[in-house]
Amino acid sequence: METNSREALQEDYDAFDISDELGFILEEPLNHLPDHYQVWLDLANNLTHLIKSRKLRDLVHKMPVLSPNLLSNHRELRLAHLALGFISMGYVWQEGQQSPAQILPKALALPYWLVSDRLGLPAILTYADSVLCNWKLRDPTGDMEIGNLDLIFSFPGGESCRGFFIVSLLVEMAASSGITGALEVMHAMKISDLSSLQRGLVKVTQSLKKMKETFKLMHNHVDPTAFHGTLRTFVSGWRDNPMLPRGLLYEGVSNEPILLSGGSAAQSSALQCYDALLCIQHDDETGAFLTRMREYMPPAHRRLIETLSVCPSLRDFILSHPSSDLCQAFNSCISALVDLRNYHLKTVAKYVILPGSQAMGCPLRGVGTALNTTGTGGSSFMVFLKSTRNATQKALIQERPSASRETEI
Ligand code: HEM
Repeated sequence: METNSREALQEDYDAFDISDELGFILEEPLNHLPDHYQVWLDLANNLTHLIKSRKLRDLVHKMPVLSPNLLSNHRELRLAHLALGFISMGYVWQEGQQSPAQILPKALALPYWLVSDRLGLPAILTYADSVLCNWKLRDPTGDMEIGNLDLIFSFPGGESCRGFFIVSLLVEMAASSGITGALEVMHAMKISDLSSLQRGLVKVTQSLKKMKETFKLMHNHVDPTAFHGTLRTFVSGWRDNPMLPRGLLYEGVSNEPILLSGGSAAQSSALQCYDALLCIQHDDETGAFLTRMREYMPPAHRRLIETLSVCPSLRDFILSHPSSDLCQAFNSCISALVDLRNYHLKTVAKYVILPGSQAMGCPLRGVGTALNTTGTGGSSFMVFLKSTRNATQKALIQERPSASRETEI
């Protein structure tokens, strides 16, 4: 039995391209590509300097159009997607939010499009790039903790840039045990194994609490002014963005501009997995935005959310086995998720609303104004975030289960 469940979990890890320790994070991401692609890495490795000295666009104009056919495996493709993503964002936003490039030159656009197609990702910098595969250890024998982690590629913003992506990475890592918990719940429900189901739910709750604790690191490592004035610009996309209302033209790919959302942790698969597991019903508009964000996730991760979504309802299962322990374990998950979403809301107010309402002397200033009421993913975000929190709250099971069934576990 024990062996069977371990085997079933391993099959899930393989099918959904996740791991027990790191969840959705790419294990041991590469930071080198075959020599043929050195020009991409040279630009991506020097991006901060090239943006600040305003040389990036000129160098991109001199780039050869390379075929991505020599990229031979998933990790190489992920690094290429990451590098081309950083270069593209730098290219578009080099002159600040007010004068974005309207056209992505063919030497960037065409290989980026082809690499994206092979990965099943859109040709824009996603959360799966900037967070899930943009990390390396300073000391390779040390642990994955804040002081020992570095980014592979950075935008201007110094420690705030590192802090934003690395804290997000650590929050994602804290989610990993909860994802295993979600899989355990899914399997336990199939065979009505109530004690494993309860253990799985406890894992999910503990993981959500750890995510919130880890999230607090943001305040020590990310300065609101640097985040709002600089970093946000470089992760902005070209959909629902008044600075690029028609989108961006990918030269050599399409004759019409293409609309794509910017990077946002709304593209993280973790919370969407918990929503699916815990049967949280988002209202139409919110749900549509979250579903659209799945297009920005690696296809295997998207499949896990879809698999959890079509499972028989955990809520109905618990209501039909009214043990107060099970019900409590379910409600603890919901409360921990409400708590995390509340904490996230407060953090967003500090990093986006407050700096947006103050005049700041940041060199790339002016950039945030059009985005003050929309997130980088382009949603009207405070209404949206309150709606995800309220929908979570509504999923609490109110009924008191009857005492006669409590002995079942
Ligand atoms: C300074 C830090 C952060 C800020 C300012 C921030 C801001 C935002 C904004 C504005 C949105 C609205 C969606 C959009 O339009 O892009 C959003 C959504 C979201 N963010 Fe963050 N975020 C931060 C950190 C994080 C972290 C570390 C996570 C954890 C993985 C996270 C998870 C999410 C999720 C899951 C959503 C979708 C809404 C939901 O499911 O409740 N965010 N964030």
